[in-house]
Amino acid sequence: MSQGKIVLMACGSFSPPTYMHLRMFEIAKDYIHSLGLGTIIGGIVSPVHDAYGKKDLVAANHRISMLKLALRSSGWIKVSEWETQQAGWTRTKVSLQYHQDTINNNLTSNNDNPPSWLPDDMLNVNNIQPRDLNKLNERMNGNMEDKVTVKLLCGADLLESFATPGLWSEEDMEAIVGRHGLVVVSRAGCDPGKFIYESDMLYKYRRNVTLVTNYIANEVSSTVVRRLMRRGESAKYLTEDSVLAYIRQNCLYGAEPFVT
Ligand SMILES: Nc1ncnc2c1ncn2[C@@H]1O[C@H](COP(=O)(O)OP(=O)(O)OP(=O)(O)O)[C@@H](O)[C@H]1O
Ligand SMILES: O=C(O)c1ccc[n+]([C@@H]2O[C@H](COP(=O)([O-])O)[C@@H](O)[C@H]2O)c1
Repeated sequence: MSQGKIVLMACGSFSPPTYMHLRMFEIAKDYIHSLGLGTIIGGIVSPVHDAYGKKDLVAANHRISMLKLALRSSGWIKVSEWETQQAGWTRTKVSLQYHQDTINNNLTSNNDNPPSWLPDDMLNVNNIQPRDLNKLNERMNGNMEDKVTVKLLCGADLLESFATPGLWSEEDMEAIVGRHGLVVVSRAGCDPGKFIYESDMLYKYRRNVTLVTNYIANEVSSTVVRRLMRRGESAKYLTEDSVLAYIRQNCLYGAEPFVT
């Protein structure tokens, strides 16, 4: 797979975001940079459309607000509202392609209104240095060697959901792994190496799958945060305080509002 510019994109419910959703980006970025597997120029969190209909999926406006609160301290990860603004659920292959095309088109055009989810490195096309102009011109003439690849960043459980009958289409899985690539962070109870070995398709494209071990393993999940909030127990340090305050203020997941 290319060792060029990479944007990591995580898809999911994020209902609510936990600190692990964001740790995943940091762990993956460090691993890729330390092995010289490419240059991470940005991260995108793409919450799923309400029509996905998963249990406890609160409205997208709440999930987006919580993600923005959770990401306030990040200089490189942005929330993309694009999936939530479509007429219905968007398959991940389509979302990856949309984000990749928009980033690369933005690189080759003087776009005055870039989408807010665009990584910061992509926003300064108008301020491009003269020494970079040749490269830009080459790209506009079809030389896309400097093209950005948007890779799917996920936990090992999402990779293993590839085997859930009827969930993903064969063609989509092959396009995601073959054209974009996966960055998979380890998760308790999953064995992504074995999973790849046992799938002919994943084995064929194994060079496009980066397995990242999270040595500070934990089982923080949205389910855990929802359960604690519902029971009126503390979820402090599992996600940002501002996210927990937002959940209480909006009485999400059965949480009680602040008692004054
Ligand atoms: N503790 C974790 N370790 C590794 N990856 C994780 C972890 N928690 C979430 N992820 C990953 O984050 C992405 C978004 O997942 P999702 O929104 O389903 O989170 P979740 O916490 O697993 O949610 P839920 O508990 O509602 O199923 C997925 O790729 C998932 O694998
Ligand atoms: O594209 C597909 O075929 C596809 C099939 C199943 C799940 N997904 C995506 O995977 C994510 C699953 O999120 P979650 O919270 O159920 O782990 C969500 O973003 C879905 O859009 C995508």
